[in-house]
Amino acid sequence: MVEFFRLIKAKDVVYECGPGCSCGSKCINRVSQHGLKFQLEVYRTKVKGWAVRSWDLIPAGAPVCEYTGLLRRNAEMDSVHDNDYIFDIDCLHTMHGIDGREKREGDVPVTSGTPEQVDATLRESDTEFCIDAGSCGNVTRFINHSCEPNLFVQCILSSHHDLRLARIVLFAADDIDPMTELTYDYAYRLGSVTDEDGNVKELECHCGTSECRGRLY
Ligand SMILES: C[S@@+](CC[C@H](N)C(=O)[O-])C[C@H]1O[C@@H](n2cnc3c(N)ncnc32)[C@H](O)[C@@H]1O
Repeated sequence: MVEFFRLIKAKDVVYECGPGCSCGSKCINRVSQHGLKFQLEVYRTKVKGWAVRSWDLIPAGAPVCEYTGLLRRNAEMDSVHDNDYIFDIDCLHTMHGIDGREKREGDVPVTSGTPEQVDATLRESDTEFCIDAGSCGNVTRFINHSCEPNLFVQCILSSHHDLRLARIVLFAADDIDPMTELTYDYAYRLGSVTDEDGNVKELECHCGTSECRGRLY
């Protein structure tokens, strides 16, 4: 049986120990730093292209995998329209529960003003950085969206405290039986994806759950 610590609930942001701490690699505050613990398989689906499942049972709260790729500025990506493997590092949006994100528990004061002012400011502000897994990455890039997902996205800071550059780690939201497709909520804001001419793009969702919202974006 694999031993690991679990994250019971999604948080605003998780601060882990890192290279600047005097503790070692066995410190319990390094939950997401132990690499892949489950045997993950990339397989082909009928309508969603590639997908990912686990050969092992994944217990609720377990860290599953980290979204890796090239760190890029979003401004660089404005001219790229056919890359399905970009993850915007949008911790602030997640923390404030805007733009399709579920609001998180937490009391980290990151922006000042009334909740309405903060929401308005963030809604207008684009995320600055993204992780581009188009040309390099790991198995995480093949995990599909679901409107009723079994993984949740957690922003983690370990080697610095810059929220714009947080690590993105996926944790199990429930116990996940072997061979069940792994999914997380991409949380696109409808109308936010456009083509090179600025026309809004739409993509039908095939998650097949009773909670399906119909479109990814
Ligand atoms: C990060 S990739 C996931 C892996 C992808 N299925 C593949 O074959 O490489 C994201 C793309 O997968 C497809 N996809 C993911 N979730 C989907 C869903 N629920 N319904 C339809 N297509 C989905 C869309 O084409 C989306 O742009």
